[in-house]
Amino acid sequence: MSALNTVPFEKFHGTGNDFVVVDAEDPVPDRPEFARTHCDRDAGISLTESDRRGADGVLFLALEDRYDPPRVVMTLVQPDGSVAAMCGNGARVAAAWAAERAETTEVMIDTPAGTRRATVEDDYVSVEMGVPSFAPRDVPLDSGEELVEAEVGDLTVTAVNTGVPHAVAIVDDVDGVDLESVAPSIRHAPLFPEGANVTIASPDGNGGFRQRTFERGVEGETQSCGTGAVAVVAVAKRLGLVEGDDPVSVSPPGGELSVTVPDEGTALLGGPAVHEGDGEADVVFRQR
Ligand SMILES: N[C@@H](CCC[C@H](N)C(=O)O)C(=O)O
Repeated sequence: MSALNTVPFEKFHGTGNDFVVVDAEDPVPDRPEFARTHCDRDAGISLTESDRRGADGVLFLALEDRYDPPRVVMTLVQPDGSVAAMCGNGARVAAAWAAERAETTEVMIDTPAGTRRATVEDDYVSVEMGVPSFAPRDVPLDSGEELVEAEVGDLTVTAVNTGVPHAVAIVDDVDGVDLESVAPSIRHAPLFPEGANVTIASPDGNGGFRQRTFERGVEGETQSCGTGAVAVVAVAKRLGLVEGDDPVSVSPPGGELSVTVPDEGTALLGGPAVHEGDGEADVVFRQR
């Protein structure tokens, strides 16, 4: 038997990576069930009848505006009910949400992967993403060696952690890859004890990259992945395809991101974060 109640939600997207945002003060007793129900692309949440249903995750956000700059605690619950340590586009959405409430342009985002500083200018949000790591313990890998241009499944991948693990393949043309077919065996490869997001990228001819990502937790391709965009540039630098500290344009299907991976210090991810609308969502809970 189940009973229904509702909580207010806001819908945001960052270059097409879309999220249901719930204020963590509003009680949602079963967050995994809430995410599984409302992120479903066939039967999940929609703002209007004509909208695409569902979302790539639910962001539970707790604003702590007694600090300067204000802090926001971000918890991303994914469509399969799992919690992700980090989400680049989710962090940009969290910053936009918190900045509007706290009437500020700078916020600190507390995530399981660490605290990240963000700046918000109108719809454009930049987030410090930390230092990408290729170390086997950090990715993590079931191996003592870094994984650089290794054959895994049908792709040649390099493994990096940009808050979450990515297996990145640089290919000639991202549109020439059947990602839904090739990604699952890499995403679940025993080499990745916690699984991996599978990101492919190809040079765009102008110094940037086109990107596609099959996301762990969504178990499918998303319109954009911020940690994946940072992973593309980190791997491109590692392979000698990019040099220096300048911003690099990375274009997933949902838009354009700016990524900086300096030789020293934190990576930076910039791009738009858009508030699409508001609604009320059923809180599904079981009664014994
Ligand atoms: N879409 C996100 C990544 C979310 C986490 C990922 N699915 C995982 O489980 O590692 C992004 O923008 O970074």
